[in-house]
Amino acid sequence: MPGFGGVGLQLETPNRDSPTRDLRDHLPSLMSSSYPITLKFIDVCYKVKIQQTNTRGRSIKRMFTHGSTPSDLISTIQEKTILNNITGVVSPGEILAILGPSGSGKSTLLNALAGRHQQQSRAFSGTILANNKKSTKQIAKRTGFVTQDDVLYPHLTVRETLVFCSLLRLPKTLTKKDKISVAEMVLSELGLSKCENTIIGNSFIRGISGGERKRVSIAHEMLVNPSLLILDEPTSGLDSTAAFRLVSTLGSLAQKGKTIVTSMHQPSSRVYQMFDSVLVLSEGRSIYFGKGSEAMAYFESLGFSPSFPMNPADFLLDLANGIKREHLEGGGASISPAT
Ligand SMILES: Nc1ncnc2c1ncn2[C@@H]1O[C@H](COP(=O)(O)OP(=O)(O)OP(=O)(O)O)[C@@H](O)[C@H]1O
Repeated sequence: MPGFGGVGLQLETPNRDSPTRDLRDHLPSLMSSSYPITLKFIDVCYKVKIQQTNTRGRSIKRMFTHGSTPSDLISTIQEKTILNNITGVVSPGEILAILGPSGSGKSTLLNALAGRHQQQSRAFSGTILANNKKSTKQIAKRTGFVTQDDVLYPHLTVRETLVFCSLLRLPKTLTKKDKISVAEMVLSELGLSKCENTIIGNSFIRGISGGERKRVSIAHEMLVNPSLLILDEPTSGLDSTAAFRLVSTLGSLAQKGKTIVTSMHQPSSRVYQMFDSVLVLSEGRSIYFGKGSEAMAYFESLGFSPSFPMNPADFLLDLANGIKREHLEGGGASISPAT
């Protein structure tokens, strides 16, 4: 294995009684947020132009067999609205969950919130404010983004991965020893100590589990102590226990003053209960934004309630998918107007 020799790193196995503990005292508190961020997003829209080619009524087969000329094809540009006037707010200490079916716009919204659409400003409109001000470089530096598809080096161990990133990402003002200590603190805060010497691995090389891998991705972002942590589907591929553990970890980060925004496909009911607020997207529109605990009552007031007790997240997803009673007859849950 290549290891770190090439970049001049010495990775000693940590000695529990030595330097790390002392360094904790003089390093800035890593897990607490020194710069709390309240994130507001108002009327966020995202539109893309899609080129559609029309065959002027000729069948594709005929065009292949008889050949086609450019005049047979008409190209039209159509505008597709991916996000339509999405508004919400999330404060330090809170977890905002963005729920919705596949293709409803969750990742697009997260990218917008993380300031990743700013370059293509014609497609994006709306206002995103951090502490009531337009995002600055300072805010961008304080934002961590955990993508759906993490890119980790498969041959490195968990500890090597975090130490390597720590040395690359932390400011020059910290010594090498301090940077290694930061990596070790994150490692233990994210519950990765047990697998610190296991390699990351990939589909060909056996390595850490899916849940541990997600934790490494989060740890990777935690190294720079972000105040705002945005996560795209951090529980995808995890069983419900591992998903619960991971969201519990997010909960404890929120308790330390971080602002957490996460998208989630199918949270279990106990995971759902950990969300402070939820935003439900359906085809790019917001059908609910508010406290997670009040979502069921809100839809009941509109005349929709499940006919038997069910996971609120499943109920909201059914609504976002536009599932009505008639589509569910004969099985599954039925969402019926409340009597
Ligand atoms: N640049 C683009 N051009 C065309 N269509 C796009 C573009 N970006 C996103 N889309 C479409 O917008 C919709 C929303 O995509 P997005 O990835 O945000 O959905 P999602 O809710 O995160 O889905 P999933 O849960 O499957 O990841 C999808 O139908 C996608 O194909």
